[in-house]
Amino acid sequence: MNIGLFGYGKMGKIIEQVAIDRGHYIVAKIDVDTKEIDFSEMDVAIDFSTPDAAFGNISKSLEKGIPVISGTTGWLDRYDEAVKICEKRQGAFIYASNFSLGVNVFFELNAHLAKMMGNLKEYAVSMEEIHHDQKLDAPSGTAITLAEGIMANTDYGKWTSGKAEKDEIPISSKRTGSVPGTHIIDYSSSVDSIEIKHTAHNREGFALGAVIAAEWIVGKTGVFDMKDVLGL
Ligand SMILES: NC(=O)C1=CN([C@@H]2O[C@H](COP(=O)(O)OP(=O)(O)OC[C@H]3O[C@@H](n4cnc5c(N)ncnc54)[C@H](O)[C@@H]3O)[C@@H](O)[C@H]2O)C=CC1
Ligand SMILES: O=C(O)C1=N[C@H](C(=O)O)C[C@H](O)C1
Repeated sequence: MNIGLFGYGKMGKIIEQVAIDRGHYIVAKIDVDTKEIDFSEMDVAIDFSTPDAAFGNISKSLEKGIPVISGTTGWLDRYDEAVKICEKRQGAFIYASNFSLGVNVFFELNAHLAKMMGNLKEYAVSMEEIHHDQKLDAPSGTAITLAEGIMANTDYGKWTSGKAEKDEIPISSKRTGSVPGTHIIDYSSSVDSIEIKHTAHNREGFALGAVIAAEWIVGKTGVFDMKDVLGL
């Protein structure tokens, strides 16, 4: 498979290594200073760029008929537009806030726990996410997906990074050192607490998931997510 990498930073470089190890070819590396993009050899585009750049990379690729995998976070105000372009061009597109197998299992665990905790009004939920100090967006895309999973299964209606009202899920974001990504969900009452936690030890799980998604999407039409890829 011939892959075009959009964003050749921390993730782009690891994805290159994982893709080559799985027998694929990197036919383009597009970064902030790329003047012209050659789509002619690409079977699939993988975008791990920046919140400002992601929509442009995704829409250009879809317009050229190239299936797109995007892991960039912090651009989702334009997600519906990207879906429309994909549908209009009969293309193929996956966005996931987190491509790792472990976090996708954690998403399921989070939804299941929220279903059980939804009626237990003595417990209040809160979330903490910890990442490296170069991260541009907060809260993390993964934290937002986790909050959406809680909202879908409880009476919580919103999440907030500030002081939470009764029906809001407070998310606290910490930026320190080179932490690849840690997410903690806590349900606390006056008598006890229940906590679930996912810790990424490095970025390889994200990269492997993105390459597996790219292998899966080639030849398909539609807008998908990691549940489709992993059959969860
Ligand atoms: N969904 C997931 O599983 C994961 C998502 N991420 C997300 O992926 C994104 C990238 O993360 P990192 O590689 O750690 O960041 P990074 O800062 O190391 O790399 C981003 C790269 O994008 C480049 N870039 C800027 N403008 C561009 C443009 N117009 N076109 C192409 N490239 C451009 C930057 O120059 C930089 O090299 C972030 O949004 C991060 O939150 C990161 C890890 C896992
Ligand atoms: O920027 C990162 O590094 C990460 N970003 C994603 C997010 O915002 O959730 C996924 C992972 O946590 C690493």
